[in-house]
Amino acid sequence: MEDCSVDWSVWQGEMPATLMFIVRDGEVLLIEKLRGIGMGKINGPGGKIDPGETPLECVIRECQEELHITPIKPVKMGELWFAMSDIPDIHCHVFTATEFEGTPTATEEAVPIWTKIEDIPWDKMWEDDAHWLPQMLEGQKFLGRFLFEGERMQWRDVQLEDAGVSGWLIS
Ligand SMILES: Nc1ncnc2c1[nH]c(=O)n2[C@H]1C[C@H](O)[C@@H](COP(=O)(O)OP(=O)(O)OP(=O)(O)O)O1
Repeated sequence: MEDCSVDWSVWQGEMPATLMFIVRDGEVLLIEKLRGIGMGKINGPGGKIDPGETPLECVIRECQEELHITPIKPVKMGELWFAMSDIPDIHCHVFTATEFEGTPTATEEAVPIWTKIEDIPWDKMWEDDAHWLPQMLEGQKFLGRFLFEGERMQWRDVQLEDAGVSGWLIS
């Protein structure tokens, strides 16, 4: 992997966003994204944070809009910092939950897919996911930083909180 051209000490993602991974009985609720960034990929529900909205408010709203469900007691597990080449840099807050209200329902934005954790379709997902999602699903909090050229990951660094990194990252 090449050296990183980004100075992360001054980096600020212009586009704040969220992701949610609901886990239940050894399965995780993924979606096929029907529009927006990453259209056609498998991901968790989520999306861009609206002005004035907190990450928690956003991730609940996005689950309601995309799947007609409301996650209960979401827990923030980490952050993803994406330095992008062709769109604004993305600062993504990642949550998990084990309970939710409602029935996951396909919408114009997303198709819900309950997936056994051992069957997560990495080849249909963003390239970075394989470097932090398994650890997060085991309960580890994290900061992942990635450099993308288009949809190809050029550089990555994932730090786990239990490896002694950063109480500051989780809010
Ligand atoms: N590289 C990578 N890995 C994992 N997840 C993501 C990325 N890049 C990303 O953008 N994402 C996630 C972050 C967000 O959850 C979505 C992108 O937001 P988007 O769906 O475009 O936002 P919405 O507000 O729902 O969009 P529209 O309503 O405008 O369609 O992908």
